[in-house]
Amino acid sequence: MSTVSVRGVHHAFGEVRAVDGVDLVVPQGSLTAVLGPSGCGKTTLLRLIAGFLQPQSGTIAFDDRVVAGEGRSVPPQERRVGYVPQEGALFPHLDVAANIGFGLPRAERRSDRITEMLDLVELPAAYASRGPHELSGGQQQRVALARALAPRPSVVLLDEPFSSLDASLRASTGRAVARALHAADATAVLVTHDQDEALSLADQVAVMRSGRLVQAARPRELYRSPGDADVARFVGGAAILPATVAGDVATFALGRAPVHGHVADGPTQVVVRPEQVAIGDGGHDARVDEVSFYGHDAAVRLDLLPDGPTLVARVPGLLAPEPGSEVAVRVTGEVHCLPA
Ligand SMILES: Nc1ncnc2c1ncn2[C@@H]1O[C@H](COP(=O)(O)OP(=O)(O)OP(=O)(O)O)[C@@H](O)[C@H]1O
Repeated sequence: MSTVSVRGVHHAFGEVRAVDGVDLVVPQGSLTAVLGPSGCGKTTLLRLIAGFLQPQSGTIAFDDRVVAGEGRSVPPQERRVGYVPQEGALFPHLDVAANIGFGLPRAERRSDRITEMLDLVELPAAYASRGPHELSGGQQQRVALARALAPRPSVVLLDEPFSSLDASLRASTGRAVARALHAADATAVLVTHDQDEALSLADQVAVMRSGRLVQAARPRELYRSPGDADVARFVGGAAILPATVAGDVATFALGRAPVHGHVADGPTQVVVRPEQVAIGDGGHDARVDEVSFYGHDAAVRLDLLPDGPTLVARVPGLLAPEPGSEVAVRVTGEVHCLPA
């Protein structure tokens, strides 16, 4: 498996700058999720890495081998890339073994490699003779991954591979796929618009917006220290409130809180996560505007009294207050600061 290095890559479709000067390193043996809203350029970036599209400037290298740019364009089949698309990737007329063996040399097609791949994606060896229609959607995606990994590719690219699955199958398939990728020591790029999927599965999350890569970081770092207000709101949700810092303590509409990292004294903005907003036990008065109940927890929309701002608190579901009631709120833990 290879380290993937994307340097200054541009690709426009006419006026649309689908990928606009992207720099990204995916270290060997790790999983990077490319996260962003619809149309931000995720699939275009993946297709550039695969070799289905050519960058108009910039370079893409697998280890120190340039595969695109500097006047070179290595065709997809010579890049040794495994590709897992959204769905429908399996050949319906071939059984599981033949699907997995599809990209292997003839001698290996009925070998232990098939059983090894089934084991890797946590499917029983007996599934080898099943047809794709005899598998659930999640099992089909695992077979698609097994097929992508079987020829020992340099890089595995996954384009929203769980988007056709329902919520619970999506989570369990995602975990199984991430385990299989790690077990194979695969270098992988996963495209998703689902922040939970990106944060829970990836070693690194690269956030894209309008063709640009705005931040790439480990999941905890991205959540704790978003680079700007849009990343903060997009990844995990947040209220961004004006504040003043003095001696590592921020003062803002909800009261005072220690700041994360070193921040110079003066005006700033604080990022307040929903789980940092505590209801009850004194604090600032607020009116409950709306409650979204999810069972294990609830999102409570609050208007600070007398005239805002609006915040969201995430509280245990059964402790959520009623809409229209008045409560006291305060902030817990450290807050992250952004430039004012
Ligand atoms: N073949 C094409 N011809 C013209 N424009 C294209 C083409 N492919 C993509 N685009 C445009 O480039 C931009 C980025 O598209 P892309 O498919 O990379 O986004 P995405 O983030 O993967 O979106 P989604 O999550 O909806 O799949 C969009 O504005 C899209 O309309």
